[in-house]
Amino acid sequence: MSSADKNLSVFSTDGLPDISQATFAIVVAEWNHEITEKLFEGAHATLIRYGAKPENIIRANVPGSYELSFGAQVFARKIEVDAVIALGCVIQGETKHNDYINHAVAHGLTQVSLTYHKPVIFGVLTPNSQEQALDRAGGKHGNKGDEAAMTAIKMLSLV
Ligand SMILES: Nc1c(NC[C@H](O)[C@H](O)[C@H](O)CO)[nH]c(=O)[nH]c1=O
Ligand SMILES: CC(=O)[C@@H](O)COP(=O)(O)O
Repeated sequence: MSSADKNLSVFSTDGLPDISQATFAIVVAEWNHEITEKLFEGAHATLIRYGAKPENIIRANVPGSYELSFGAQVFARKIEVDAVIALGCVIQGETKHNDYINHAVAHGLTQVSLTYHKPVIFGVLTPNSQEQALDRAGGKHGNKGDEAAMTAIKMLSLV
C-alpha cells in the first residue's frame, strides 16, 4: 500500500503508553527546510497531543539527511532520551545521489536503534518531486511527521 492509498496522519490510537514522563529527541535535516519544518510541526504536535510534555521534547538540526544517523546517535546514547525521531526529505535529482543518501540513512538509523536498544524512527521522505513531498508533509496524503511521532509513541510500549 502506498501513501497515495492511505493517509499518513490516520492511525489507530488504541492502547497507547503513558508518555507523560518520556523524553523525545527530534533530529531535523535542514535540506528542504520548507518540507522538514512541516514534518517537525506535525511530529511535535502529535507528541503533545498524546501526552508528551514540551519540556521533554528536544530538537537538533543537522545539515542534511545523510547526517541524521550521527545526529540520532548523539541523542540515542543519552540515557535520559527514550526515543529519537529523525526527519528529512531527500528529493530525487538528476543523479543517483538521492539513492546513496536514502540507503545510508535508513541503514544508519537502524544501526543506531539496535546498538542503543532504543526506538529511532525513520521519518524521512524520499519523493521524486517537490509536489510529492508537499503531499506528504501536511498535504493530501497527511504528514510523515505525524506518523513518525506516533510510531515512536507505540514503540515505547515495547521498551
Ligand atoms: N539533496 C539532498 C540532500 N543532500 C545533502 C546530504 O544529505 C548531505 O548533507 C551531504 O551529502 C553532505 O554529507 N540532503 C537532504 O536531506 N535532501 C536532499 O534532497
Ligand atoms: C538528493 C540530492 O542530493 C539531490 O538534490 C542532488 O541532486 P542531483 O542528483 O541533481 O545532483
